[in-house]
Amino acid sequence: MSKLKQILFPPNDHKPAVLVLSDGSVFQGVSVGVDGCAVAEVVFNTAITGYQEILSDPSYAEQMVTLTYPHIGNTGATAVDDESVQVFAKGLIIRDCPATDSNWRSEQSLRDYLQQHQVVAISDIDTRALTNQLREQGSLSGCIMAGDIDVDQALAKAKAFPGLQGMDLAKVVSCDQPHTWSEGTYDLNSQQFRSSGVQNHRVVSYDFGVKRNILRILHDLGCEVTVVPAQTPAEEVLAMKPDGIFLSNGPGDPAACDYAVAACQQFLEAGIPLFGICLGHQIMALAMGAGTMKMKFGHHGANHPVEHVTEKTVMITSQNHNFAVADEQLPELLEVTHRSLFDGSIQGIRHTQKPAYGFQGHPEASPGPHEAKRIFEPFIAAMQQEKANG
Ligand SMILES: NC(=O)CC[C@H](N)C(=O)O
Repeated sequence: MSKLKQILFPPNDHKPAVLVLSDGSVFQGVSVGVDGCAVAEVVFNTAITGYQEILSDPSYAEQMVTLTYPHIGNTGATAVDDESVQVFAKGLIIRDCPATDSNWRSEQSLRDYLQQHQVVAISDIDTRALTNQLREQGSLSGCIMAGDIDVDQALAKAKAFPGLQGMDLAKVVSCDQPHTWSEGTYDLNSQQFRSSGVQNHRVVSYDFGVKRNILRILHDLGCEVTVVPAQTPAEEVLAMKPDGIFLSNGPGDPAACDYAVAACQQFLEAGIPLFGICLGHQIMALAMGAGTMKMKFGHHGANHPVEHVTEKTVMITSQNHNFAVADEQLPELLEVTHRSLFDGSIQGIRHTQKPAYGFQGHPEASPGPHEAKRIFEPFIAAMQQEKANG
């Protein structure tokens, strides 16, 4: 199709779609993805950029996301920007999908990307009203139907969705086999992934749904990374004699990942340097004896201010979580290092007697903000210290 024709007559532009929420709300719109039906928890994300990274973040399994920024698709899609092997978000809900994209790196349009990854998506709905509703009522289950539409059936499906509480999704999205990771972050100038010459630390990374850019940062920081499946027993990992262990981000309820909590307890006992991001941070808190809870609508965005409690410094962070470490009955040995300046919730922890650190936000945010990258430093320093101690 010529570019002009594409602009005037974008594919699928008039195919109807509907989003039905479990409380009976109906949003009528236009399909911009494949025909079909998607059922999941609906969350809103306030990031202006990064729709492709959001869609391919495994932490969005069993969720569909509405983006508050109104124009989604302007910069197209570029394969190397995917955060994992596939799209994990169940569906996409947007205000407007432009008929054409403009970006020197774009390889395909968002519509084509959604087709390729078989994603059900709806546009032309009032995402501002939807977001207000989710903020007032909290996250709700929903169903997007595109193609053959039956609103009653969509409502029944939305109502039947069991919710994320108690769902263990880490083992579902994890890799099957251990493998090594040896690729650094992307260099825009050379258009290649960096390759770090020196690998000082041997790190085992649990894959609970790990984002590629976290592994890339570990590589940049001089870590030789072995990625292992979510249910790998602690003994197997300890037998690999790593310098440090990383617990990744991932979807679902941390409290349902009992095997990971048990493994983490063994690592804490062994005193091996530990670092957890998002789900990994929550699992570490559970292993220390803290609790976790489901938030009303979670944190999903790219401009969340987080304060370092003692330093009184503030970082702008990227966030994607629905659960959080509970403030009630925190164990003595857990120190809260960071808090959200939006709602005061716990954003960072450390063990007072062991080299173990957790951070709720995403220091690998791509695209940006990158100032939370500092959060890797205590983990790297702990591995260096252990080596120095012999
Ligand atoms: N990005 C993540 O790791 C999310 C962690 C967890 N599934 C939550 O929703 O809170």
